[in-house]
Amino acid sequence: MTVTRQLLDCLHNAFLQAATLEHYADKVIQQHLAANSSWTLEQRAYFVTTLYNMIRFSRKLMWMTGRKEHVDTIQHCTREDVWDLWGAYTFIQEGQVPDYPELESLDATHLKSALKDAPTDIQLSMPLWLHDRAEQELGNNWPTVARALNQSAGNFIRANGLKANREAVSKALSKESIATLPVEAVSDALEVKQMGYLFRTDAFQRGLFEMQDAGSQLIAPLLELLPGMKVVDACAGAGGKSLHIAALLKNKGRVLSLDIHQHKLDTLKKRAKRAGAHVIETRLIQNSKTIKRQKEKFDRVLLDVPCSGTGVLRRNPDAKWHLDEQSVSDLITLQQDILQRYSQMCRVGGKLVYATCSIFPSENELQIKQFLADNPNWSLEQELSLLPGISSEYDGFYGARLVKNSAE
Ligand SMILES: C[S@@+](CC[C@H](N)C(=O)[O-])C[C@H]1O[C@@H](n2cnc3c(N)ncnc32)[C@H](O)[C@@H]1O
Repeated sequence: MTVTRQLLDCLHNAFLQAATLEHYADKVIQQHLAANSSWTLEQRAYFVTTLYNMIRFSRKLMWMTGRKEHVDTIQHCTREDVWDLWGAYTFIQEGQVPDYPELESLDATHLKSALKDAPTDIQLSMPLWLHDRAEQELGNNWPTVARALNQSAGNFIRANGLKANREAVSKALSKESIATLPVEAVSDALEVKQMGYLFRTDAFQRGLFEMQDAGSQLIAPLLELLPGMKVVDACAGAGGKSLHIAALLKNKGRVLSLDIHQHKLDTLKKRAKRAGAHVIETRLIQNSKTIKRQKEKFDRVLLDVPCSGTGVLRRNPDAKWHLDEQSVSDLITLQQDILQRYSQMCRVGGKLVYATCSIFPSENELQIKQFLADNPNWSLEQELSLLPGISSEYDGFYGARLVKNSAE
């Protein structure tokens, strides 16, 4: 494949845009791909993979290129810096510095030995605060988890049971030159082996599948759903899990999808229409009354709470540069508040699933422990911990199913 000068310029511009942290990397990628429709599939793949890897490893690449003092100020990168980071990244991939006049000062011998004296947070290319916190919370597991989180994410879809099973989805996609493989441990999941133009396929337009990580597909089944049940998905966002819930209910019953952002619920509505998920109703949370009015109305409550997103760093590698210690503390407070107030929507005898895509016990097991200590009328039925590199080949997720035994 030819890496043209134009492709390189776009890559470097995109890196600079993402490094300022003004834009999320996925938005930057979308814009560049839309503006460069003449790129081949290979060139598109090179652009996306290289940009994500440069972002993922930026702290380590800064160190390797002799910018030890500036490892935490990537947002002030110049174009010259980006050339060097790209050169060092290509050196790691291909074993030699690419032949460009801009890279004349980059020395292969130096690059080879640069990491010898580097501390572990640099080797793992993690922000120091995140490294310290993860080491404290995960102990010896952390380096393995970090290395797993530093890999590129696979692409997974969920066959929409309302329209087709996964064999039918796989067949329909293969007719459109997209190869998939069933994921053994996850009943509706397919891994997309060759992406192509997945979202332009007829199968996608007809709502035969949704893009959803295989680990994420294990959360809705934790609710133990039966057709006819009333379910509230209280942090529904754009509806990944609401759509799955509707499919597991076989479109019988009721799904109330709540969120504090209307634009996310608008996306959810469009997706529900395409998926034929008629049982979903969306509602904006305007104040605490929205929740209070639903007291004890639901058989099942899903709280897929806002979290650090540290379990999905493969998919969103720039998220670690957007986070800080204070934002994780604020999220922990918000999660406990959501758990305490939103659990009121569950009827006696009903069940609640608390879920995050975080690797931190402080956002997961410890939150449940605290909730159970404060609310003896609830008990824990099942816990699922998917820790990348340890207990998950996919993204990192946590889920706990609780049952409400009595009113108080
Ligand atoms: C992890 S995301 C949900 C992802 C979604 N369930 C899915 O599967 O696609 C968490 C969501 O919680 C929403 N949120 C944040 N604060 C909230 C609050 N106080 N009450 C309800 N939702 C909230 C965010 O807007 C975000 O969409």
